[in-house]
Amino acid sequence: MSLYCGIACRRKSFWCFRLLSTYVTKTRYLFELKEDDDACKKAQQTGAFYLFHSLAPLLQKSGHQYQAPRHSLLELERLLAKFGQDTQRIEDSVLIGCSEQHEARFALDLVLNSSSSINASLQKSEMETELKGSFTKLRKALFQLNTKDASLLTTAQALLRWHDAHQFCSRSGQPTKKNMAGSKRVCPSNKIIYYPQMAPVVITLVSDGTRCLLARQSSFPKGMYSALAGFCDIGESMEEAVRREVAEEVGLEVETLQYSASQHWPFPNSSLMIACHATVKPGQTEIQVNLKELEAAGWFSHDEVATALRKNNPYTQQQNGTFWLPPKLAIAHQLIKEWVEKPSCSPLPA
Ligand SMILES: NC(=O)c1ccc[n+]([C@@H]2O[C@H](COP(=O)([O-])OP(=O)(O)OC[C@H]3O[C@@H](n4cnc5c(N)ncnc54)[C@H](O)[C@@H]3O)[C@@H](O)[C@H]2O)c1
Ligand SMILES: [Mg+2]
Repeated sequence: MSLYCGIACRRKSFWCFRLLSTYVTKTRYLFELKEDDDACKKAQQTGAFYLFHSLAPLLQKSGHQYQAPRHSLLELERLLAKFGQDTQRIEDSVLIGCSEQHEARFALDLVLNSSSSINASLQKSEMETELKGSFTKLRKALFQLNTKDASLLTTAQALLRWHDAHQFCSRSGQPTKKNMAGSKRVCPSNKIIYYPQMAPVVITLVSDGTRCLLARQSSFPKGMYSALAGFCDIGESMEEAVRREVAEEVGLEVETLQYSASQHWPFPNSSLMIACHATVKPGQTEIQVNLKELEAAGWFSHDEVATALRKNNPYTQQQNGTFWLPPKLAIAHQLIKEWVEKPSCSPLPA
């Protein structure tokens, strides 16, 4: 779908009108809202708000699925009045996206940053009754949300958490001020701008040509195995981080690697997961598990992994004692699925 936007661009001394796609006009609109506080405030009037309580999103359950309800500005003003909060609190909301019709989406945490002296634990159940839903831990609900809601809510949680943790300037110690969209905070005394951050993490599925290497940390749910993951050190390229993490965690040397995809991951803080396939030399496959990092690691055959993928239901497999894999929404799952479907892809030398 595309629209004539009436945006004229000047190219080599003559004007031409470009046909802008829906995606481009939406992206330009979001850019404007991040840059212009007045435009963002105006967008709140026709926008929709997702609500959180101490970083847990408001959800409604229908069968095995969760849905995230949205509220108009008018409804939100009524709710805030009912909860004894100032409507000024709406300025604490963060912009998290917009629909194709340019209806902006915002998220507001009803408790974080709240200056009103409310008793949060007392209010929570009252709020839930009024809102006909429950504030549910995102980790618990993530895999039972549709992809769009999951993406909006993980962005919202990450942004709300970042604002909560960056209330003060690390140079002057003064309170920082959020812009209307929540895309940055500024220190009024020295004008330092703080932007929300993500930590880059590499996640690598290592193969020896016929088998793939899966590992588990003691903090994983019982029986779950995944690809190797690790935070990038400062100054490292993605390739260097993959080689170091594989050497550190299982004592193997990566021979080739191939980028696959990336994903924003909100737990426990915001990470940008960069997913790759890697190979080791066929003769050099003896694993030496670093027990400070991992509980166990091992080579798994194509058949074993394909079977686990087919029956990947964490709830039944946890009980049966068989190993199981991360759920579909996790990029680790996508990597493992790619390898099962095409185990002999030919990566580049690392
Ligand atoms: N989406 C997915 O499919 C998926 C799969 C596996 C792991 N993950 C995520 O990847 C992340 C990294 O994996 P890991 O725990 O194996 O990493 P890791 O192997 O680097 O080990 C974690 C340790 O690294 C250190 N560290 C260095 N920089 C850090 C930083 N910026 N933040 C926190 N700790 C830092 C800490 O000492 C920490 O204990 C985890 O947060 C996990 O949630 C996501
Ligand atoms: Mg790790």
